[in-house]
Amino acid sequence: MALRVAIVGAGGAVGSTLLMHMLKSSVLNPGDEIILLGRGTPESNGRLYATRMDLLDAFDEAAVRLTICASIEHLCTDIVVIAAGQTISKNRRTRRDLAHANLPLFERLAERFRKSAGCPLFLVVSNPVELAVAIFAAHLGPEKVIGIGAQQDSLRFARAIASQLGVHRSLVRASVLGEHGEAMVPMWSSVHLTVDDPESTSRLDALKARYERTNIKEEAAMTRKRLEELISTHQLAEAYELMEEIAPSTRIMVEPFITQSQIHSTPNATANATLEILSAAVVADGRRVHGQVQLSGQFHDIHGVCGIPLEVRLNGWLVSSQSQPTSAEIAELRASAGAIDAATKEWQR
Ligand SMILES: NC(=O)c1ccc[n+]([C@@H]2O[C@H](COP(=O)([O-])OP(=O)(O)OC[C@H]3O[C@@H](n4cnc5c(N)ncnc54)[C@H](O)[C@@H]3O)[C@@H](O)[C@H]2O)c1
Repeated sequence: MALRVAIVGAGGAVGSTLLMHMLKSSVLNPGDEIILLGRGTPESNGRLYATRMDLLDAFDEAAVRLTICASIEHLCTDIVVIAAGQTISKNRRTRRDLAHANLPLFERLAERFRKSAGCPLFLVVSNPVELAVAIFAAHLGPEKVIGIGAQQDSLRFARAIASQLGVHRSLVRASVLGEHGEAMVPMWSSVHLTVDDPESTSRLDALKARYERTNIKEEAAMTRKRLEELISTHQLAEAYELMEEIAPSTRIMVEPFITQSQIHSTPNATANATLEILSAAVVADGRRVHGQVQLSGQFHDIHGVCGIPLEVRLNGWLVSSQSQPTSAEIAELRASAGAIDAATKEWQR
């Protein structure tokens, strides 16, 4: 049967980049369909029609149907990607600012999807991702809702480690769980190589020994001060070079700060992380991905929204069995889930 994927916010930076990544990937087959949704205004629809034509000109050989849908209520689809909403900007600097801007949109979308046909899998890009997951899970069922932040952070962590080892990311697996924010938990216990190469393995062991016990918050605070100076004097190359001198676990917290100072989004990295989860759901081969989900005790007795390792299918997520966190990491994850719970409750008051 043909696969149907809807993208809400298809005209935005992440939504439109995801369209391109999907059409260039092998995850969709001829006859599959991508449905573009925007705000429903004439301006937004105009942008979607133009985006569609540009994509058809580029990727018509993929033979994937591109359609535009004005009404969520009539949508019948296997996967919905939520990439609509405000993003971090000069006027919205914190996750709290973003929460206040996007809460009404999340509630409206969740309510409208609840009334729509079918029971798709929801992949949530919009931030704060934990707030969106809490709202969507309450309306649409916890097993059907996955936030993509943890996958993006895990890919960043793997790349930061790969960069220090002098190898490509394809050789490194790593998980970042908990919050897609300050309370993220980089899981050193999860870091391993996909090749049996004694030299790289001994370099990874040395890296772990050097950085495993780094106080990320302290190092991040010190690095941010230095970055502010470098960014304010337009020394961007030096700012990115500084990333090689700090722990990979700190790097993933501070590097986005440099990127966001120059471009308003991270469309390619985010589209790639989303596509990885989407592909895992379609292929359904038990591969490990990561996502923020609403838990009721399935992972180390954590309750509430938290980033965890997942196996994903079109009919929902399961906890991945490919993860053995240490007791210290489990304690950190519980603290992260507590911080997420406190923040999401406060934002909804
Ligand atoms: N997980 C991540 O790492 C990550 C990375 C980048 C962006 N994001 C989040 O994804 C979302 C989109 O980011 P972007 O960079 O594509 O932003 P963008 O500003 O380029 O696009 C936002 C899209 O949302 C639509 N939109 C905004 N308000 C809307 C509303 N009230 N109703 C319907 N549609 C609305 C806009 O029309 C636009 O198409 C943001 O919430 C952002 O914070 C997450």
